[in-house]
Amino acid sequence: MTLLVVEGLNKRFGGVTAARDVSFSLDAGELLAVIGPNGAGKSTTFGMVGGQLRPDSGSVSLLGEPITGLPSRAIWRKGVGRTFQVAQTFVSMTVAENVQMALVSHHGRTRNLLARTRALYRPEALDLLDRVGMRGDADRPVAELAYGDVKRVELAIALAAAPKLLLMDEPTAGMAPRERAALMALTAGIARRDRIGVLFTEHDMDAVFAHADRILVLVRGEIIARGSPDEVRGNARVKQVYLGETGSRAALRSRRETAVP
Ligand SMILES: Nc1ncnc2c1ncn2[C@@H]1O[C@H](COP(=O)(O)OP(=O)(O)OP(=O)(O)O)[C@@H](O)[C@H]1O
Repeated sequence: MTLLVVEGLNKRFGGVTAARDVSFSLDAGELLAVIGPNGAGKSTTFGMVGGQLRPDSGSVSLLGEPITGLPSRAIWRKGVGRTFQVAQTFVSMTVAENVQMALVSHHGRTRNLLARTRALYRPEALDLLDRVGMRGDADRPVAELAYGDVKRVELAIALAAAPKLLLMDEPTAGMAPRERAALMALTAGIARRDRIGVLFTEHDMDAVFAHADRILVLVRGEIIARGSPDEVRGNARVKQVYLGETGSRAALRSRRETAVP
C-alpha cells in the first residue's frame, strides 16, 4: 500500500534552491533513507512533508489525502510522527510520565495537571516502553538515562500517537556506534511489524545501508539517485559526489588516528 506520495516539491530561500522537483513515494512498513551532503535539502524536504515548511509548489499526500501546506499539528493528527536530531523529552519527568504525556496528547486530552497525567494511560505507556526495551526504567527520571536510552524513550513517545508515517531526522546523531546500530535495528523491527513507513535522514552510512529498503540521494536540492542500497552504493555519480567524498574523509580520519600515539 502506498502511504506517502510526494510530487514535484520545490522550495527556494532567497537565491538558494533548497529543493527542486523532489518526488518520491513510500509504502507502509518501508524504510526510506534520504542522504546527501550538508545543505543538500534533507531537512527542507522533511519540513515540507511534516508541515513545518510550506513548499513553493508541489504536493504531498498521505493515503491518498492531500496534506500539502497543512500546519504540522494537523499533519501529526493525520498520523505523521516525528523524532528530532536532539531528543525531545521532559528530563525532569520519569520515563513513563513522558510516554503518558504523549498518550494524553494523542487522545486529545489537555495536558493540564501533572498529578492527573501520572495516573493516566500508565498500562499503555508500559506496553510502549516494553516495545522499545525500556520498561525496566519506567520510573527513573529521564535526566538519569544514557543518551541512547533517551532516544528509545523518544521513539516510544512517537509511537504513542500510533503513527502511520515516522519522520526521523538523524535518529542516531550523538550516539556511540553500538547504540546506533541497536536503535536502527529496533526502529526497523517495529516499523516492519506495525507497517509504519519511516522516512529518515542519516549521516551514518552504516545505519543507512544496513536498514534502509530504499535510498534517495539529494545534492543541492535535487535527487541525483534513488534505489536499493546496492543500486545506490554502485551508482557512479553518487560515489563521485557523495559516498566517495565520505569515504575519503573516513580514510583521512583513520590516518590521523593512527598517526596519534
Ligand atoms: N530557513 C532558511 N533560510 C534560508 N536558507 C535556508 C533555510 N533553511 C535551509 N536553507 C538553505 O537551504 C539549503 C538546504 O538546507 P537543508 O537544511 O535542507 O539541508 P540538509 O541537507 O538538511 O543539511 P544538513 O545535513 O546540514 O542538515 C542550504 O543551502 C541551506 O542553507
